[in-house]
Amino acid sequence: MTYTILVVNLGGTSTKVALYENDESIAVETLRHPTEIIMQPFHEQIEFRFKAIMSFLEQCDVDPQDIDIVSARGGVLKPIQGGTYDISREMVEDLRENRHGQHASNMSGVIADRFRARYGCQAVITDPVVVDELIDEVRPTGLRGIERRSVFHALNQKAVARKYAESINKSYSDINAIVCHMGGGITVGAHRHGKVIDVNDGLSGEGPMSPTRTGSLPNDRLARYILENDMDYDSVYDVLTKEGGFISLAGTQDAIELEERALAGDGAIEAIFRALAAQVAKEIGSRAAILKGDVDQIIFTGGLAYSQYLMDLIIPYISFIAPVAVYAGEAEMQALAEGAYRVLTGQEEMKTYV
Ligand SMILES: Nc1ncnc2c1ncn2[C@@H]1O[C@H](COP(=O)(O)OP(=O)(O)O)[C@@H](O)[C@H]1O
Ligand SMILES: CCCC(=O)OP(=O)(O)O
Repeated sequence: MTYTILVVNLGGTSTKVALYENDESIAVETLRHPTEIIMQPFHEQIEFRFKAIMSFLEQCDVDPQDIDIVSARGGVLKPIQGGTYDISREMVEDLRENRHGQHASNMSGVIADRFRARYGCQAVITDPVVVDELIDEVRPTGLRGIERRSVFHALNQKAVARKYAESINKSYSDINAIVCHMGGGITVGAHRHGKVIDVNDGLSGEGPMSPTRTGSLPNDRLARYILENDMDYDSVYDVLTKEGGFISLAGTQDAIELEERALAGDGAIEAIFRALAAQVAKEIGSRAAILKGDVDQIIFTGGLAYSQYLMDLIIPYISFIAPVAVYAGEAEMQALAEGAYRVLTGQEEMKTYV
């Protein structure tokens, strides 16, 4: 039996959509959205992104009724184990209401649910951004009532770590790796024998700046900034997660354009890339410490890893820790298709989100 799988992966800056027959890709497209679109509230972006997915199907000459399952990137939910989950009513409500945090990936599950309602297929998510395998000692902060969370590019970090392990004929659970995903947000995970034991929370202003995120800020300066600008929670969240980093410093998240400007001699943009490289390197050093220096490989991935200019700025800081591999872009679409295929074929049990 051949299953037709529609994969939808909404990121901070892009909508990635693909069609699979079983676990074989037959068409894939990445739509990169202009800054004015990604700055809109998520509920206002859904229609635009849904239409983009429908026109992809039209271009592929595929009748939506022929889709067996939509496999969506999981969003900010309750902390859960990795795996493939049915998109339950409770999950859709958590995602639509942004109950556990806001991120573009929340829209993937909502769109998959809408597609299921219209065309009567199944709908699942795999390895959402809230996969939580943190060790106890990295959870506390120095303030009672505030604990750290695990919110990161779980799907892609695990997919590329597995890919690397396979390339050296090992299994993911045999290796220790630091995986640095550089997309709209940047997260750096310490992978110890198949578990991500520490990672910066990509939505809490932890870690390096990124195309759309501020990264860590001095706490007292942030408190003053909020008070001086009379900001409510949602505005602060937007500044930290959608309007920070390249957008705040250079007015766009488009790293291709910014790299061209830096290479053409724009000193201000060059300085931003240098600062980003130093911040990414410091985050990697922190993960090396939590792995007690036992690091087999550092792996870079995400859209920004295509930038040789940025990689050349980062690598000299961190090459003393371990060898470096670069898997630019992402392996998320394949990982999402495989997650759906495994449950369709009974190789893995579908999990239930409650
Ligand atoms: N070829 C490239 N060179 C440099 N930067 C790139 C390239 N392709 C994409 N990017 C940048 O990568 C970032 C998006 O990465 P991606 O992993 O697609 O993010 P997301 O899934 O979070 O939307 C954007 O800032 C984009 O400009
Ligand atoms: C929420 C962590 C994942 C993340 O930051 O994704 P994007 O880079 O797609 O925004």
